[in-house]
Amino acid sequence: MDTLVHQISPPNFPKNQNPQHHHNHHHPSSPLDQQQHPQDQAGIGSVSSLLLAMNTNINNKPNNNNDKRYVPLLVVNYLCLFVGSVSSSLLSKYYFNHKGSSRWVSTWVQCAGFPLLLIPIFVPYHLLKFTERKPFTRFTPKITIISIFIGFLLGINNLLFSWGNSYLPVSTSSLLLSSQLAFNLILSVIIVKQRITFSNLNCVILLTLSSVLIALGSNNDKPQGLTRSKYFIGFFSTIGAGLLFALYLPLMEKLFRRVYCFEMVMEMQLVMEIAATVLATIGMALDGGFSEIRNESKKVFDKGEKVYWVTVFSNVVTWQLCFMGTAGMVFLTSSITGGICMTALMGMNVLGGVLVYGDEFGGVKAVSTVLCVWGFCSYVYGMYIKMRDDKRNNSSGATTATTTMEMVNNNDGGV
Ligand SMILES: Nc1nc2[nH]cnc2c(=O)[nH]1
Repeated sequence: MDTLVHQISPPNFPKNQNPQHHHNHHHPSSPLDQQQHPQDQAGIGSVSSLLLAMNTNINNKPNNNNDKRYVPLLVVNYLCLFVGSVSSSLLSKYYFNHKGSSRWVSTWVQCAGFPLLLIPIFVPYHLLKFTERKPFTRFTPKITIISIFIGFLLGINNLLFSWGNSYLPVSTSSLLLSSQLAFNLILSVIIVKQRITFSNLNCVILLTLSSVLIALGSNNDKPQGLTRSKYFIGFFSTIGAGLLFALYLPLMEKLFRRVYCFEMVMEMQLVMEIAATVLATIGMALDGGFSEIRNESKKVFDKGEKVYWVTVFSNVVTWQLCFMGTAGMVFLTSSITGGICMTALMGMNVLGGVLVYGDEFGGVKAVSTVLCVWGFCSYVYGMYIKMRDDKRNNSSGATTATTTMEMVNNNDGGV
C-alpha cells in the first residue's frame, strides 16, 4: 500500500502536500502493475487503489480534504455528461429534422470542441489556484503517443458512428448499438480485469433490453436512396463503431492508471480530441466535406445559414461536454460504470425527444424507460449497499481513507 500510494498519489488533490516529494517517488509505469496488487485479489479494483491513493496524502496520513474534492468532481462530471448527452442528442435531431445530412459535419462536431478542454486544464491552476501542479507536468512522450493513438481510434469511431447513422434507419442503427454495453463489459474483463458481478451484469442486461426496445419503437423509415450495398456499409460501420467505443472505454481506464490527477485526464482528453479532429479534418478535405458544409449551410438547411452555424457550434460544445464527462467518469469510477452511466442517459434522450419535439410516448418507450431506470437505480443501489457494508466492516479497522475507500471499493457496483 505504501508503495502504491507513493506511485500514484495525486499531488494536486491535497493542497497541503509537497509535490517535490511526490516526484521522487513516482514511477510512471507502475500503476499498470496494480492488477498484481494484493488489493485486487481481495476484490478491490485498481481504480480503487487509485482513489484510495487520492484519499491519502504523501505521508500516508489520512487527509480528509481529499475526499471533499472527489464527490463534487463526480457530481460535476456526471452533470456534464448528462447535459452533454441530452443536448447533443436534441441538437443532432434538430440538424437532421431541418435537412442537415452531412456525415462530415456529424463526425467533426463530435471532436472539434477540443479548445474547450483548456478551461478545466488551465482554470484550476491559474485562476482558482486549486492545485500546485502546472498543466502538463510529467506529461511524458509515451503518454502523448498513447493518447494520440486512442484519439485516432475515437476519430475512426466518430466516423463509423456518423456513417452508420446516415445510411441506416434509426431503428436499425440503435438496435446494432445496443450491443455496445455488453461488448464494453467483455472488453473491460479482458483489458482491465473488471470483475463480473451480479450488479453490473444485471445492469448491462437491463440497459441492453431497454435499448433494444427503444430501437424497436423508433423510426423505421429508410433514408433516401438506400441501396443494398449502402445498407451493408451502414451495418458494418455501426457494428464497428459499437466495438470501437466498447474498446475505447477500458483502454482509457488502463491509460488513466498512469494518471494521478483529474487535470491530467483532461490533458489527455485534449490530445485525444485533437488527434480525432486532425483525422476528421483530413478526411473532410479529401472527400470534399468543406464544400459540402458550405452548400448545406447556404442552400439545404431550411432554417437559414445563421441558425445552421448556431446549431453546428452548439453541437460542438455539447459533444465535448459529453466526451469530457465520459472520460472523467472512467477516471473517477471505472470504464464499465462510465459506459453504464452513458447508456442509461439514452432513456433520458428519449424523454428529451418527447418533451422538446413532442415525439409520441407509447407503451414500448414506457417499458424501455422503466427498464432503464430500474437497471441504473439497482446498480447505484448495489454500490450504496456495498459501501454501507464495507463501512461497517472497516469501522473497527483502519482509520484512514474511510469515505473514499468505500466508494472506491464499489466502483464496479459489486454486491
Ligand atoms: N460508437 C459510438 N460512438 C458514439 N459517439 C457518440 N456516442 C456514441 C456511442 O454511443 N457509440
